[in-house]
Amino acid sequence: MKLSLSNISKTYKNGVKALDDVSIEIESGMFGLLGPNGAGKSTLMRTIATLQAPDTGTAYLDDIDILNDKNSLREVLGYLPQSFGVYPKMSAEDLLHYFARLKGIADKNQRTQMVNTALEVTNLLEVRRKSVAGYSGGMKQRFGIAQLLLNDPKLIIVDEPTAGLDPSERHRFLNVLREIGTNHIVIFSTHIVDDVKELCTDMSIMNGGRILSHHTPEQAVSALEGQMWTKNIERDALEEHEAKFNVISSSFNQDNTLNIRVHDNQKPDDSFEAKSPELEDVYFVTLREEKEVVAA
Ligand SMILES: Nc1ncnc2c1ncn2[C@@H]1O[C@H](COP(=O)(O)OP(=O)(O)OP(=O)(O)O)[C@@H](O)[C@H]1O
Repeated sequence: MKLSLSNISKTYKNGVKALDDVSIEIESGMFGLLGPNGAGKSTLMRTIATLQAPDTGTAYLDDIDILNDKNSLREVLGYLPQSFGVYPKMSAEDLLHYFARLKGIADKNQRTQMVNTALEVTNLLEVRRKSVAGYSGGMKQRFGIAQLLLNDPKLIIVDEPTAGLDPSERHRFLNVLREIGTNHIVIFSTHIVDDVKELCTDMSIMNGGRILSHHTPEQAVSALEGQMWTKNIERDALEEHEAKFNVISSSFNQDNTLNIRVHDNQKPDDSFEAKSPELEDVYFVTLREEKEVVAA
Protein backbone atom coordinates (compact mmCIF):
# COMPACT_ATOMS: atom_id res chain seq x y z
CA MET A 1 0.00 0.00 0.00
CA LYS A 2 1.25 3.46 -0.88
CA LEU A 3 0.11 7.03 -0.31
CA SER A 4 1.42 9.37 -3.02
CA LEU A 5 1.09 13.13 -2.77
CA SER A 6 2.28 15.35 -5.63
CA ASN A 7 2.67 19.12 -5.72
CA ILE A 8 0.06 19.85 -3.03
CA SER A 9 -0.24 23.57 -2.23
CA LYS A 10 -2.71 25.48 -0.09
CA THR A 11 -2.93 29.19 0.66
CA TYR A 12 -5.59 30.28 3.17
CA LYS A 13 -7.76 33.31 2.48
CA ASN A 14 -5.66 35.39 4.89
CA GLY A 15 -2.64 34.83 2.61
CA VAL A 16 -0.87 32.19 4.76
CA LYS A 17 0.74 29.57 2.53
CA ALA A 18 0.19 26.52 4.74
CA LEU A 19 1.32 23.95 2.13
CA ASP A 20 3.97 24.77 -0.43
CA ASP A 21 4.37 22.19 -3.20
CA VAL A 22 4.32 19.08 -0.99
CA SER A 23 5.29 15.84 -2.74
CA ILE A 24 5.92 12.64 -0.82
CA GLU A 25 5.37 8.87 -0.95
CA ILE A 26 4.50 6.99 2.23
CA GLU A 27 4.33 3.19 2.55
CA SER A 28 2.96 0.85 5.26
CA GLY A 29 4.33 1.37 8.75
CA MET A 30 4.59 4.20 11.23
CA PHE A 31 5.31 7.51 9.55
CA GLY A 32 6.20 10.46 11.79
CA LEU A 33 5.49 13.96 10.54
CA LEU A 34 7.61 16.18 12.74
CA GLY A 35 7.49 19.96 12.77
CA PRO A 36 7.03 23.00 14.98
CA ASN A 37 3.67 24.66 15.59
CA GLY A 38 2.35 26.25 12.42
CA ALA A 39 4.50 24.07 10.11
CA GLY A 40 1.43 22.94 8.15
CA LYS A 41 1.06 19.45 9.61
CA SER A 42 -2.66 19.72 10.44
CA THR A 43 -3.42 21.25 7.06
CA LEU A 44 -1.68 18.34 5.37
CA MET A 45 -3.47 15.79 7.57
CA ARG A 46 -6.88 17.37 6.91
CA THR A 47 -6.14 17.38 3.18
CA ILE A 48 -5.31 13.66 3.15
CA ALA A 49 -8.39 13.01 5.32
CA THR A 50 -10.56 14.70 2.60
CA LEU A 51 -11.70 17.43 5.01
CA GLN A 52 -10.26 20.28 3.01
CA ALA A 53 -9.30 20.74 -0.61
CA PRO A 54 -5.85 21.97 -1.65
CA ASP A 55 -5.45 24.65 -4.34
CA THR A 56 -3.29 22.37 -6.51
CA GLY A 57 -1.85 18.89 -6.55
CA THR A 58 -2.87 15.24 -6.58
CA ALA A 59 -3.19 12.62 -3.85
CA TYR A 60 -3.58 8.87 -4.29
CA LEU A 61 -3.88 5.92 -1.91
CA ASP A 62 -2.89 3.14 -4.30
CA ASP A 63 -5.44 3.78 -7.08
CA ILE A 64 -7.96 5.79 -5.00
CA ASP A 65 -7.97 9.39 -6.23
CA ILE A 66 -8.30 11.02 -2.79
CA LEU A 67 -9.22 14.52 -3.93
CA ASN A 68 -11.86 13.43 -6.46
CA ASP A 69 -13.23 10.27 -4.85
CA LYS A 70 -13.59 11.25 -1.22
CA ASN A 71 -16.08 8.51 -0.37
CA SER A 72 -13.75 5.70 -1.43
CA LEU A 73 -10.98 7.16 0.69
CA ARG A 74 -13.29 7.65 3.70
CA GLU A 75 -14.22 3.94 3.60
CA VAL A 76 -10.61 2.99 4.35
CA LEU A 77 -9.67 5.96 6.53
CA GLY A 78 -9.33 6.24 10.30
CA TYR A 79 -8.78 9.81 11.44
CA LEU A 80 -8.13 11.21 14.90
CA PRO A 81 -8.20 15.00 14.74
CA GLN A 82 -6.19 17.29 17.01
CA SER A 83 -9.21 17.88 19.22
CA PHE A 84 -12.15 15.54 19.25
CA GLY A 85 -14.60 17.89 20.95
CA VAL A 86 -16.77 17.02 23.93
CA TYR A 87 -17.67 13.42 24.69
CA PRO A 88 -21.21 12.62 25.86
CA LYS A 89 -21.74 10.91 29.23
CA MET A 90 -21.89 7.44 27.74
CA SER A 91 -19.78 4.38 28.46
CA ALA A 92 -16.98 3.59 26.02
CA GLU A 93 -18.74 0.38 25.05
CA ASP A 94 -22.10 2.05 24.31
CA LEU A 95 -20.42 4.88 22.44
CA LEU A 96 -18.44 2.47 20.27
CA HIS A 97 -21.63 0.52 19.47
CA TYR A 98 -23.22 3.82 18.51
CA PHE A 99 -20.28 4.75 16.22
CA ALA A 100 -20.30 1.27 14.70
CA ARG A 101 -24.02 1.61 13.89
CA LEU A 102 -23.30 5.00 12.28
CA LYS A 103 -20.65 3.29 10.17
CA GLY A 104 -23.38 0.99 8.90
CA ILE A 105 -22.61 -2.21 10.84
CA ALA A 106 -26.15 -3.42 11.49
CA ASP A 107 -25.46 -6.98 12.68
CA LYS A 108 -25.25 -6.98 16.49
CA ASN A 109 -22.85 -9.93 16.79
CA GLN A 110 -20.51 -8.44 14.23
CA ARG A 111 -20.69 -5.09 16.01
CA THR A 112 -19.96 -6.63 19.40
CA GLN A 113 -16.95 -8.40 18.00
CA MET A 114 -15.59 -5.23 16.42
CA VAL A 115 -16.19 -3.18 19.56
CA ASN A 116 -14.45 -5.77 21.73
CA THR A 117 -11.46 -5.95 19.41
CA ALA A 118 -11.14 -2.17 19.39
CA LEU A 119 -11.37 -2.05 23.21
CA GLU A 120 -8.81 -4.79 23.54
CA VAL A 121 -6.24 -3.29 21.16
CA THR A 122 -6.48 0.05 22.95
CA ASN A 123 -6.32 -1.49 26.45
CA LEU A 124 -9.73 -0.14 27.42
CA LEU A 125 -11.56 -3.43 28.05
CA GLU A 126 -11.44 -3.08 31.82
CA VAL A 127 -12.85 0.45 31.78
CA ARG A 128 -15.36 -0.13 28.97
CA ARG A 129 -18.36 0.53 31.23
CA LYS A 130 -17.02 3.86 32.50
CA SER A 131 -18.12 7.15 30.99
CA VAL A 132 -15.73 8.42 28.31
CA ALA A 133 -16.37 11.97 29.54
CA GLY A 134 -14.63 11.02 32.80
CA TYR A 135 -11.59 9.39 31.15
CA SER A 136 -8.08 10.86 31.57
CA GLY A 137 -6.49 12.58 28.56
CA GLY A 138 -4.55 9.44 27.62
CA MET A 139 -7.62 7.21 27.88
CA LYS A 140 -9.60 9.63 25.71
CA GLN A 141 -6.86 9.49 23.08
CA ARG A 142 -6.89 5.70 23.19
CA PHE A 143 -10.67 5.81 22.86
CA GLY A 144 -10.12 8.02 19.80
CA ILE A 145 -8.04 5.20 18.31
CA ALA A 146 -10.68 2.61 19.30
CA GLN A 147 -13.40 4.50 17.39
CA LEU A 148 -11.27 4.88 14.28
CA LEU A 149 -10.44 1.16 14.22
CA LEU A 150 -14.12 0.19 13.87
CA ASN A 151 -14.18 0.15 10.08
CA ASP A 152 -10.83 -1.68 9.84
CA PRO A 153 -9.10 1.30 8.16
CA LYS A 154 -6.09 0.91 5.88
CA LEU A 155 -4.88 4.48 6.33
CA ILE A 156 -4.79 5.92 9.85
CA ILE A 157 -4.10 9.58 10.51
CA VAL A 158 -3.51 10.87 14.03
CA ASP A 159 -2.86 14.57 14.50
CA GLU A 160 -0.63 15.49 17.47
CA PRO A 161 -2.13 12.80 19.70
CA THR A 162 0.46 12.99 22.49
CA ALA A 163 0.23 16.74 23.16
CA GLY A 164 -0.84 17.22 26.77
CA LEU A 165 -0.40 13.57 27.85
CA ASP A 166 1.60 12.77 30.97
CA PRO A 167 4.61 10.45 30.48
CA SER A 168 2.90 7.20 31.44
CA GLU A 169 -0.23 7.97 29.38
CA ARG A 170 1.96 8.94 26.46
CA HIS A 171 3.86 5.68 26.76
CA ARG A 172 0.66 3.61 26.79
CA PHE A 173 -0.68 5.56 23.83
CA LEU A 174 2.50 5.02 21.78
CA ASN A 175 2.29 1.29 22.55
CA VAL A 176 -1.21 1.17 21.09
CA LEU A 177 -0.03 2.92 17.93
CA ARG A 178 2.95 0.58 17.72
CA GLU A 179 0.60 -2.37 17.74
CA ILE A 180 -1.61 -1.11 14.93
CA GLY A 181 1.28 0.36 12.90
CA THR A 182 2.54 -2.98 11.66
CA ASN A 183 -0.17 -3.60 9.07
CA HIS A 184 -1.50 -0.13 8.27
CA ILE A 185 -0.15 3.14 6.99
CA VAL A 186 -0.15 5.25 10.14
CA ILE A 187 0.65 8.94 9.75
CA PHE A 188 1.36 10.55 13.02
CA SER A 189 2.07 14.26 13.43
CA THR A 190 3.94 15.65 16.40
CA HIS A 191 6.30 18.36 17.53
CA ILE A 192 7.88 15.96 20.03
CA VAL A 193 11.09 14.43 18.66
CA ASP A 194 11.02 11.54 21.15
CA ASP A 195 7.62 10.39 19.82
CA VAL A 196 9.22 9.80 16.43
CA LYS A 197 12.38 8.31 17.92
CA GLU A 198 10.44 5.74 19.92
CA LEU A 199 7.91 4.79 17.30
CA CYS A 200 8.48 5.57 13.67
CA THR A 201 10.06 3.55 10.88
CA ASP A 202 9.91 6.48 8.48
CA MET A 203 9.78 10.23 9.03
CA SER A 204 9.69 13.70 7.54
CA ILE A 205 10.51 17.06 9.00
CA MET A 206 8.15 19.81 7.91
CA ASN A 207 8.23 23.58 8.27
CA GLY A 208 6.86 26.58 6.42
CA GLY A 209 4.46 24.31 4.52
CA ARG A 210 7.32 22.32 3.00
CA ILE A 211 8.69 18.81 3.51
CA LEU A 212 12.33 19.45 4.40
CA SER A 213 13.51 15.85 4.69
CA HIS A 214 12.27 12.26 4.32
CA HIS A 215 14.23 9.30 5.66
CA THR A 216 14.30 6.65 8.37
CA PRO A 217 15.27 7.98 11.81
CA GLU A 218 18.43 5.83 11.68
CA GLN A 219 19.50 7.23 8.29
CA ALA A 220 18.88 10.76 9.51
CA VAL A 221 20.98 10.28 12.62
CA SER A 222 23.86 8.53 10.87
CA ALA A 223 24.06 11.34 8.28
CA LEU A 224 25.23 13.61 11.11
CA GLU A 225 27.95 11.22 12.31
CA GLY A 226 31.17 13.12 13.11
CA GLN A 227 29.45 16.52 12.91
CA MET A 228 28.15 17.10 16.44
CA TRP A 229 30.19 18.83 19.16
CA THR A 230 29.44 19.91 22.70
CA LYS A 231 30.86 22.18 25.34
CA ASN A 232 29.80 23.50 28.75
CA ILE A 233 29.72 27.28 29.03
CA GLU A 234 28.56 29.95 31.47
CA ARG A 235 25.02 31.17 30.80
CA ASP A 236 26.09 34.65 29.79
CA ALA A 237 28.54 33.28 27.18
CA LEU A 238 25.73 31.92 24.98
CA GLU A 239 25.37 34.93 22.73
CA GLU A 240 29.09 35.07 22.06
CA HIS A 241 29.14 31.35 21.19
CA GLU A 242 26.10 31.70 18.97
CA ALA A 243 27.85 34.45 17.04
CA LYS A 244 30.97 32.34 16.56
CA PHE A 245 29.66 28.76 16.18
CA ASN A 246 26.68 27.00 14.67
CA VAL A 247 24.92 26.41 18.01
CA ILE A 248 21.80 24.35 17.31
CA SER A 249 20.59 23.75 20.86
CA SER A 250 21.44 24.33 24.48
CA SER A 251 20.31 22.87 27.79
CA PHE A 252 21.00 23.63 31.43
CA ASN A 253 23.33 21.48 33.50
CA GLN A 254 22.67 20.79 37.20
CA ASP A 255 25.15 23.52 38.19
CA ASN A 256 23.29 26.09 36.09
CA THR A 257 25.94 26.20 33.35
CA LEU A 258 24.83 25.54 29.78
CA ASN A 259 25.60 22.60 27.57
CA ILE A 260 25.65 23.72 23.94
CA ARG A 261 25.51 21.48 20.87
CA VAL A 262 27.23 22.72 17.74
CA HIS A 263 26.91 21.38 14.19
CA ASP A 264 30.11 21.55 12.16
CA ASN A 265 31.90 19.30 9.67
CA GLN A 266 35.05 19.65 11.75
CA LYS A 267 35.92 20.21 15.38
CA PRO A 268 35.17 23.92 15.99
CA ASP A 269 38.15 24.26 18.39
CA ASP A 270 39.92 22.31 21.13
CA SER A 271 37.44 23.31 23.80
CA PHE A 272 34.77 21.14 22.14
CA GLU A 273 34.15 17.44 22.58
CA ALA A 274 32.76 15.11 19.89
CA LYS A 275 29.24 13.74 20.56
CA SER A 276 27.17 11.04 18.89
CA PRO A 277 24.33 12.61 16.92
CA GLU A 278 20.76 12.21 18.14
CA LEU A 279 17.42 12.61 16.41
CA GLU A 280 16.90 15.93 18.17
CA ASP A 281 20.11 17.20 16.49
CA VAL A 282 18.68 16.15 13.12
CA TYR A 283 15.54 18.15 13.85
CA PHE A 284 17.37 21.31 14.86
CA VAL A 285 19.97 21.09 12.07
CA THR A 286 17.22 20.61 9.46
CA LEU A 287 15.23 23.58 10.74
CA ARG A 288 18.40 25.70 10.93
CA GLU A 289 19.41 24.86 7.37
CA GLU A 290 15.92 25.77 6.16
CA LYS A 291 16.11 29.14 7.93
CA GLU A 292 19.42 29.84 6.18
CA VAL A 293 17.95 28.94 2.79
CA VAL A 294 14.89 31.14 3.40
CA ALA A 295 17.13 34.04 4.52
CA ALA A 296 19.50 33.73 1.54
N1 LIG B 1 -8.33 28.01 8.64
C1 LIG B 1 -7.22 28.74 8.58
N2 LIG B 1 -7.24 30.01 8.12
C2 LIG B 1 -6.11 30.75 8.06
N3 LIG B 1 -4.88 30.30 8.42
C3 LIG B 1 -4.79 29.04 8.90
C4 LIG B 1 -5.95 28.20 9.01
N4 LIG B 1 -5.55 27.01 9.51
C5 LIG B 1 -4.22 27.10 9.70
N5 LIG B 1 -3.76 28.32 9.33
C6 LIG B 1 -2.35 28.78 9.33
O1 LIG B 1 -1.63 27.92 8.46
C7 LIG B 1 -0.34 27.60 9.00
C8 LIG B 1 -0.22 26.10 9.17
O2 LIG B 1 -1.14 25.69 10.19
P1 LIG B 1 -1.33 24.16 10.62
O3 LIG B 1 -2.38 24.12 11.68
O4 LIG B 1 -1.54 23.34 9.41
O5 LIG B 1 0.08 23.82 11.24
P2 LIG B 1 0.53 22.72 12.28
O6 LIG B 1 1.89 22.28 11.87
O7 LIG B 1 -0.52 21.67 12.39
O8 LIG B 1 0.62 23.53 13.62
P3 LIG B 1 -0.10 23.27 15.02
O9 LIG B 1 0.70 22.23 15.67
O10 LIG B 1 0.04 24.63 15.69
O11 LIG B 1 -1.53 22.91 14.70
C9 LIG B 1 -0.24 28.38 10.30
O12 LIG B 1 0.41 29.59 10.02
C10 LIG B 1 -1.69 28.63 10.69
O13 LIG B 1 -1.81 29.80 11.46
